Amino acid sequence: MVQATIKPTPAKTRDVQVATIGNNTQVLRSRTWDRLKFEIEYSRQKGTTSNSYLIQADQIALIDPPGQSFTQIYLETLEKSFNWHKLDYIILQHVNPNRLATVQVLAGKAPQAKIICSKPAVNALKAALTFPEWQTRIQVVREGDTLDLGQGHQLQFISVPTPRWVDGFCTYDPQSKILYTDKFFGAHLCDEPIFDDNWKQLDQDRRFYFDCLHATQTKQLETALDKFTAFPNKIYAPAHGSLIKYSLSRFSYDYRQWCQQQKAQELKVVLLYASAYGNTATMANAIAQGLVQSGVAVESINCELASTEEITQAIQTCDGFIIGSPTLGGHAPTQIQTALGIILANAAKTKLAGVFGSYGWSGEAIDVLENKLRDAHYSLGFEPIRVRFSPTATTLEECQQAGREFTQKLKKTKKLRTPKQAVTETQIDRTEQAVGRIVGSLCVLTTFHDNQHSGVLTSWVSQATFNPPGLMIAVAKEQNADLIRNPGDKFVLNILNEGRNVRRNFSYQSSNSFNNLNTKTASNGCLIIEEALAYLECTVHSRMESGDRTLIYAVIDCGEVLENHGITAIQHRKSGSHY
Ligand SMILES: Cc1cc2nc3c(=O)[nH]c(=O)nc-3n(C[C@H](O)[C@H](O)[C@H](O)COP(=O)(O)O)c2cc1C
Repeated sequence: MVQATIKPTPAKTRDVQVATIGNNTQVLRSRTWDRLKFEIEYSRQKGTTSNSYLIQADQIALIDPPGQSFTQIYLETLEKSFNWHKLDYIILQHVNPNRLATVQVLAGKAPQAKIICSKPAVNALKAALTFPEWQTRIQVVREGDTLDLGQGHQLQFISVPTPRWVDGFCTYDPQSKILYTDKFFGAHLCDEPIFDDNWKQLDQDRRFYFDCLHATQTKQLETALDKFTAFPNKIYAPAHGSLIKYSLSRFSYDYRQWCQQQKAQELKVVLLYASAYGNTATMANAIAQGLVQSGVAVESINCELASTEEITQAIQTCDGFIIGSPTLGGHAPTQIQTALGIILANAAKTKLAGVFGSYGWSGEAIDVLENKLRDAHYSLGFEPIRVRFSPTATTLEECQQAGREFTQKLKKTKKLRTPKQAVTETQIDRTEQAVGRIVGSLCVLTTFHDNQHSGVLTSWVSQATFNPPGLMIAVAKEQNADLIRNPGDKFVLNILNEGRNVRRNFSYQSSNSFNNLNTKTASNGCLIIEEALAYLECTVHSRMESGDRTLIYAVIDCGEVLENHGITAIQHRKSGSHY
């Protein structure tokens, strides 16, 4: 990801830049030279423009009025050359609470104007708009619907839902050949040129915008790009930044390339969330930024939109997953409960997990997610993040940091879990290679004899019986076999923790290297290594001489898990002819 460069920008007053961009068509760019919000997408601190479009044919339509930071200056600018009573349509290519503040005023000034939106946007409008008869004024459009403004401006609507803008659609005007792309092909940058005359200098800003907004929804983005190819475009008119005229094919190519780069990442994290009021979604976006920055592919899944099959497939193919939920009425929303069920049924326990959410006062949903995942023995890549109501700049930074931390743990775990077992054609004994595929948990067996503590490394151990709990170990003579040869001999089996380098103190031959390790004495007198994942106190029950080893069957007297969230270290081998 392109890193943000923090440059102080000169303070200029906000304004609205108006320009003609096609027949009967104007852009109104509400401009700020300051950073508009604290979210990372604005962190290049180059200001931004919020682009709205006005088509004045036989009928008049206004596309995407800006958010409330610009309500006043935007309406003042429109009023200079425009009679509110002539406005026929307000087209909302996506709805957000910020924009609704302006829509509310607009709808009051132009009571005859219809509001065009997609079906998923209706509920948000219903909750927010208080003007009379809003129901009769909302006109829902679907994929392929058209709206004839006259004089050839027969607008076509293209449905492009994404996890971030579930109600998103784009609009094509065949008269001007302008595709109104809303959140696609934008950049947060405030400057004078209306068009992309200086497109070569825009690369970094465009890439940064893509990384922040689209890198986690490449699947949906590619679907949108496919749909756009059906329209003979001359201009892309996005919600932010300059309009695209000179770099149309180059920018489309860049989007394809950047999507490919995301998909080519070695590790993939699935980010599942639901969010009734947008707070958990904002946290999800910040975590996603941290993940993308640190070099993993992220698939964002808004659980309110996704099917069971989609979630299942994503969970099965990911390397790690992170799930976030608001708490509503003491619970996680049903969609999150369903997603959790899918995770518990389908995600291997070796997959790294993460939990986050926004809450108001009790936050039960976050607790439930954490407890269920811990109980199922998933390791968490960061401590669960709880944010009361809306995240602040500080909590969003924590979310990003958590994303980066998650990646580091994921990379480490992946490295540890990738067996170095490549088979080469030149290796002669394929039977040995096959035997080498038997893996065992890495343990240190400690004994106490003649006032002397000893420890040897072994991975040739497995549970042998349930009742009594018992295990079987294969030991060689040089592994102090004499000390655990006779019924009644005692030992401790320290089961090692992945990622803790305890094994370097020991070899497969006898050794006494407890240096720099924390130990305590078990009730049977042998040493417990405190850095281990768990230990078992055992008593030898019987033995069997077998080939070059002695097989010891021992009964487990007692034991304890020393680190609740660790993972058992495993010994991978190239060949069955040695350890
Ligand atoms: C209808 C309703 C019920 C809520 N119930 C709880 C609750 O039981 N416990 C709690 O901690 N917060 C509760 N909250 C607060 C939300 O969790 C909080 O507003 C949170 O920021 C919502 O996250 P979201 O924006 O991602 O939807 C409730 C909020 C609403 C509107």
